[in-house]
Amino acid sequence: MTSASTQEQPTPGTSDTSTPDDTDSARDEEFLYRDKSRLQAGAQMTTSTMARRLPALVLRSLKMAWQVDRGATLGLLACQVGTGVLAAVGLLAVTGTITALISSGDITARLWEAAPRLAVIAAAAGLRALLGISVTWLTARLRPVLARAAELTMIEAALGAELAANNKPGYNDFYDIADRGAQVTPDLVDEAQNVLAATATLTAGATVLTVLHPALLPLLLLACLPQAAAYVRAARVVYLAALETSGRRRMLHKLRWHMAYVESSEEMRACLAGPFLTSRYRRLAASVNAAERKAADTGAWMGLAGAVAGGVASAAVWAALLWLLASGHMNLAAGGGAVFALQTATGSVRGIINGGARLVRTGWYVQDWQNFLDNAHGQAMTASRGTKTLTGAPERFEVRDVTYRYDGAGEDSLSGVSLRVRRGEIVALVGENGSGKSTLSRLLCGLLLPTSGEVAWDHTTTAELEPWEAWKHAALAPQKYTYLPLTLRDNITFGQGDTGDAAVLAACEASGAMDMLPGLRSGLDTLLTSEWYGGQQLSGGQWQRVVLTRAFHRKAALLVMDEPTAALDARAEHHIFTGLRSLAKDRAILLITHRLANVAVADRIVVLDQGRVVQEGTYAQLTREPGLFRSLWALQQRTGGEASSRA
Ligand SMILES: Nc1ncnc2c1ncn2[C@@H]1O[C@H](COP(=O)(O)OP(=O)(O)OP(=O)(O)O)[C@@H](O)[C@H]1O
Repeated sequence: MTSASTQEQPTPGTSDTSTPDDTDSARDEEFLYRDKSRLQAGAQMTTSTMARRLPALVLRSLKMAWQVDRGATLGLLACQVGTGVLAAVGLLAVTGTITALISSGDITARLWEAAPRLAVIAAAAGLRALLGISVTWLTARLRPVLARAAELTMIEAALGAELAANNKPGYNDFYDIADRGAQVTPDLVDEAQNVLAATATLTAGATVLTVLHPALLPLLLLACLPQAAAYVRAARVVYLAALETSGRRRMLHKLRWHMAYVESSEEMRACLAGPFLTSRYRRLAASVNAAERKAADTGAWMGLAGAVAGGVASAAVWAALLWLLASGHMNLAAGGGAVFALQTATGSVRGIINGGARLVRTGWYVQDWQNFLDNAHGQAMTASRGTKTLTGAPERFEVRDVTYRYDGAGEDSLSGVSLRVRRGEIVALVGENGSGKSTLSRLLCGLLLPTSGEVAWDHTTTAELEPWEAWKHAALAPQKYTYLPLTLRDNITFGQGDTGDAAVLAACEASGAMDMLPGLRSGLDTLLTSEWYGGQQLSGGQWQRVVLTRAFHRKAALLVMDEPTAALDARAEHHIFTGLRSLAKDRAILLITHRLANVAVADRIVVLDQGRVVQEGTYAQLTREPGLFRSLWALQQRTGGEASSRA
């Protein structure tokens, strides 16, 4: 870390932002957000490897364009080829006209002779302009749809992957980099088409040039190569810098979000997090700026070297043409045509070579998108799980001798754990922070598959079940819940089951969310956010009621509630716990809570400590016998007692 910090210092001018954390170790935080593996993978994707992969990538993008808008894709291809053909026709006509006009004879006769060609030139130019307008229109139509389709492909792949894939270190950076690839997918289609159009134009230019003199075309190709090579190298430097800074740029994005958005606005002010984070933002930004500036400088030098080499090579081509004329190898009339053909062909060759170079550059980013898809597909649930479906709602959910270790973790989060819960039963899971309760609930729901051991719903293991079908039988109110800027009804149902008033209101009744309905402008159809016009924001506890309503509305055979009343007031908490028994009539309930007095409602209590089951029994048994449960419970009792005696 120390050596890294000496390689890249914050840029001068940012030192005036010193804050209490401005120490040597704090200055190193920019190095926390780096993932070298991404950079190493990018470094392996050399220009030649990329060039080999390009045809497949272009084909993939074209296929996607075809799927999202056949008309526009076909239209664009036709326009680009048409533009190329018209350019070629125009070029042939111009070359013929120049040759006719420069040749000897009566000028009126020469003009008459050239007239049909001039008409062709005018018509070709007009049609090209029309095609150009069509290309702009079709591109504008296709680009956003194609980018959205690439994004959706990523989202579907991410949703289809095992939950465990999300927990892998670097996964989010991978996603971010791939997202950039999704945005430039339309460029790949554009650039491929431009290369196609330039190739069509060049065919005519090349024919003319080769007829005039066979050496001209190879010379022309040589003249364009140095610039294209420089372009690719410069683009690669920028690409590698983007990979290298991806973690830090993502952190900048997060900081921006937290500093400006409503959800963290209180802590930004009252905890003085604003100045602290702004200072950190400046330092990180300075480090990213430095990396990007270095890449830009290197790219500019490479571009300059390419331009000089290209200029020298172009001068050589023109010198060769002059020499051909001066030495009598080419007459003046042919020379006139050659000048025009050379200019047009130079444009086409540049179009092809630079277009090819741009294709390679875009290919790197799109390859990142493809890599993400391959990776997500490699961890797809369809690959790791079976396709069995349940004939009805399961009766029994069982964890058998399960061990679980998160990817990248040094030790198991659960070891040799067994637990069983039947419909009609409430099982409470308790234990200190980090003891493995949430992890065990994820395994019981089939969200994670065990590292060893098995989780069975009736007689089928979660590894054998088709997950999306299985989850129709599970409802989860997680500890970290999701609330979306949707209406209350949508936040509860997520578009599933009976979305009618009666069913939704019954779930509201069970969760205690009914109380808050009179305060909502449009009842169930109130938009729950203050970020959009007309929306209404809920309090923390009100949101927790919504999350519980969501779980109750699903009427699933398995109901898992992780800290379901942490944000609720005493009345609301009482409402939930007194209603649990009636909910458990046709459900198996797993309840995770730190409020140990509440677990009296459970039929059985399972106590976890450091990933192992250390106690199991009823409330009456566990409050009597010595052990972890009784000591935690006694502490809570004592705290409550002390508080009431002070009062
Ligand atoms: N996504 C994850 N990736 C890696 N490790 C994790 C992840 N989630 C949890 N862990 C680790 O697994 C262990 C158990 O965590 P878990 O969240 O299951 O505990 P818990 O008992 O629910 O804690 P709490 O009472 O604080 O909610 C902890 O050591 C934690 O660091």
